[in-house]
Amino acid sequence: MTKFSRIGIIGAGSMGGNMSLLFAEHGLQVSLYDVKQESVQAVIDMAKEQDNTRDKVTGYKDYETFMKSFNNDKQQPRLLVFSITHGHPADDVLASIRQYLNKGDIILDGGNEWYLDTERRQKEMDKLGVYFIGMGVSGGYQSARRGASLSPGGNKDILDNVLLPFLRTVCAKSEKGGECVTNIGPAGSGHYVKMVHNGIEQGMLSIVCEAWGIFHALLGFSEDDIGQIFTDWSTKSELNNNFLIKIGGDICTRHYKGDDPSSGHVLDDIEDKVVQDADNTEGTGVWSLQEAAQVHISAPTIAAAHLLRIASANRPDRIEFEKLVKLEKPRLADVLKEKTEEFIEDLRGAVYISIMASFAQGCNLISATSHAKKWKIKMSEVIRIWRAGCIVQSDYIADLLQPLYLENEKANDEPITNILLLKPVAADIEKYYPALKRVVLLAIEYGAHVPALTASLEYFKYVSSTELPTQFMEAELDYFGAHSYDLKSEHAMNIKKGPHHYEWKKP
Ligand SMILES: NC(=O)C1=CN([C@@H]2O[C@H](COP(=O)(O)OP(=O)(O)OC[C@H]3O[C@@H](n4cnc5c(N)ncnc54)[C@H](OP(=O)(O)O)[C@@H]3O)[C@@H](O)[C@H]2O)C=CC1
Ligand SMILES: O=C(CO)[C@H](O)[C@H](O)COP(=O)(O)O
Repeated sequence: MTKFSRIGIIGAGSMGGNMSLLFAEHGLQVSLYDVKQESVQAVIDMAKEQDNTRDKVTGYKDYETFMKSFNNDKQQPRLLVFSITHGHPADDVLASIRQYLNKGDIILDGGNEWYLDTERRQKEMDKLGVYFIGMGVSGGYQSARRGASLSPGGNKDILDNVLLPFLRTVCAKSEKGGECVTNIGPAGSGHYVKMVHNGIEQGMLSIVCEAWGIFHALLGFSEDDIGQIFTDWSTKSELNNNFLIKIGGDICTRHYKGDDPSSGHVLDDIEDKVVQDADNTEGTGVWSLQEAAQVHISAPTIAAAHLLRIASANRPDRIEFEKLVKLEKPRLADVLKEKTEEFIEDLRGAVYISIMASFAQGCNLISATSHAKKWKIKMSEVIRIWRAGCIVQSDYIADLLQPLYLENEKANDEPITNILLLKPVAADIEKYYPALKRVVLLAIEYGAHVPALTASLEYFKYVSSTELPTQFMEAELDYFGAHSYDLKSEHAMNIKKGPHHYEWKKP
């Protein structure tokens, strides 16, 4: 078995820097390179602070000395990890290190990358006999330091026999699911799964922030009260150990000076702009949407969340438009005074099934693409590796989905393509749908911003209905475009255009 004693990392930012320290802590020598030399120095300085990382991280200023820092015994593969911005940087780095690569070397791209770019690089590196593995690393910089949830995809032999034994030692570990790493599948499947993880994450982020907005505006709760409720939610039932709810509790109660309330809440000073999607630093949200539309998966929760973020980034236009129109602002809902507890319970249920909507859209997207590309992704494994170290971590949902996927995989049945059709999932949606509806109605009445909650409500409504108004849309399409339709009386069950056309316009 290959045992790595040295690892090369390109990219010393918040993820690469922390992974360097983690690998050093596990006894590896780390060769570190970044175009930004001050980032490399910062990691070396941090490494010096701990006995078990001291002298284990060495920085390099050029690719030649960086690549030669490995023991160049060609019998031993070298392991290089990329943790850089997506897009052209990986191509630039590959062009720079190409001349120093040996047959058998392994490149593990741990950035968030568009999976088709990963597949292109895999083919390019194949020609050199170099293995290029696209790996999702989830959990942010803190998990990068402690151990993240890892979704590698690429060459099966290298993954199973060389990389997984190593990655198992450095990944996050969960009580119920063990090591949060698995061989996702071939080609760009690892980066694909990470992309969808971020799509689900995006939906969840919106749902949680909308709940915060409702507490704030409609109930007039203080940050500390909201923090207490989030913390309480994250310790039990359907939101048990939900990472974003849990950190929501911390965020709401964080004062500038420890627990001193007079020092003010950090949260109160934060502007309402999310710019990742507007400055192109992150692509996973928009890629998820693109993919959902491309493979015909309805993903309105993820879409609504993304579009809110885009609008939030453009604060200048919002300021101008606010001057032009006098629309309502979120305000206190006096009607809630008598039934505050009931409403909080409604909101908890609404948040839970909206998060389930986000999961459904993401999981169904992975299943559809896995089927189309014959990747054979085991969804039970995806849910298992999302049990710790990652942002979508949610114990109840994992407890619900993992055994159902596993049972299906073991029975070798047709893969589950739509988790909404699983009876326990459907039962929860039926149970909490009325709560989601009450929350959305009240939120709209009192001017709160609820795009992802509303989208989730409508999603459940339309995917469970057989009497959609699209009957009329179909007629209009046929009127102007002869797009043709199915007849109710024929009960067509295929996903194909119907054969009928009517000449609607009177002669
Ligand atoms: N932050 C997070 O929570 C997570 C991030 N990721 C992904 O991990 C990757 C790294 O993220 P993060 O650490 O946050 O990003 P950072 O911006 O903190 O670090 C990336 C580093 O890579 C450097 N870099 C860019 N281009 C090159 C290049 N051509 N050669 C060498 N170095 C280069 C950057 O330098 P410069 O600034 O000068 O461009 C920067 O120092 C990204 O793909 C990100 O999407 C994945 C999971 C979580
Ligand atoms: O990858 C991540 C977590 O899993 C990062 O946190 C990422 O910054 C969030 O992505 P985006 O801004 O695209 O939503």
